[in-house]
Amino acid sequence: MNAKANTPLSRADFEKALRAKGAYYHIHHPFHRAMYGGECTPEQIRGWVANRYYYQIKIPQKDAAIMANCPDAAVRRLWLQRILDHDGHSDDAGGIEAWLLLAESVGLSREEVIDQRHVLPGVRFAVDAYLNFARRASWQEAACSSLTELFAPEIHQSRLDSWPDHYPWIEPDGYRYFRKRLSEARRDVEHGLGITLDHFQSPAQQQRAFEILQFKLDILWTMLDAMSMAYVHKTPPYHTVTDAKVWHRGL
Ligand SMILES: O=C(O)c1cc(C(=O)O)c2c(n1)C(=O)C(=O)c1cc(C(=O)O)[nH]c1-2
Repeated sequence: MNAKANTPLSRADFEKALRAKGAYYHIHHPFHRAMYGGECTPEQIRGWVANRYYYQIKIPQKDAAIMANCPDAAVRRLWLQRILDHDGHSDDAGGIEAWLLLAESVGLSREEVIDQRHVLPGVRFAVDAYLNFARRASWQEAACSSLTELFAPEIHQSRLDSWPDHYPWIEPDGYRYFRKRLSEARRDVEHGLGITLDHFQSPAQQQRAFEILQFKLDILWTMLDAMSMAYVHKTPPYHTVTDAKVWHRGL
């Protein structure tokens, strides 16, 4: 992990150092800790689900941007599966639909989620930063930014393990999304990790990969900071002037 060193990390040590970034995963954010610790109010759970919807709908656009920048048909062929997972195909309704089921299971209407009225500006800006990075970076760098998925199965499992006990008011149908992602994330990350280990070879490139992964960790953490301001500290944007959700809904 030392940029000044002139010998690159071995493939195994590089992978180990990427995995060590899990120390900064949003699983450690106080908002998440409260969620799987059973300390969240229904309003806080609903706020999280409604805001995370914006991440869900931008993921396939992000993956399409990566494919648009990638000249390698073999990579595109595998990457395409991510879009199908979220948007659905044939009789699989897809991850976005599963997320809407989760929304309904926690007591939100489809309409209020789809029209994005709850999406806080800070969440929107963080998610947009991810999409914009994927648009302008090389496809290998954008693939590297998806590597937070190394840590995602644990967070989905933690919800499956804790939410039904803590929040019996949530309809069990809602958990389908988290179950679905357990296997999908493991498969995706194998591909993304292979691309990263192949591409980032020099010490400077490896340092760049750590920075890209940290950028993505920052996005996930920042989303939860914005949600904490709104739903924990009760200080959403403009709270000093109005209780109305006057913020924009996307341009
Ligand atoms: O619930 C979560 O904490 C979480 C985190 C992440 C992640 O680490 O980026 C993803 C997901 N979920 C997820 O469901 C998902 O489909 C997904 C795709 C990606 C990506 O970067 O391409 N991350 C994630």
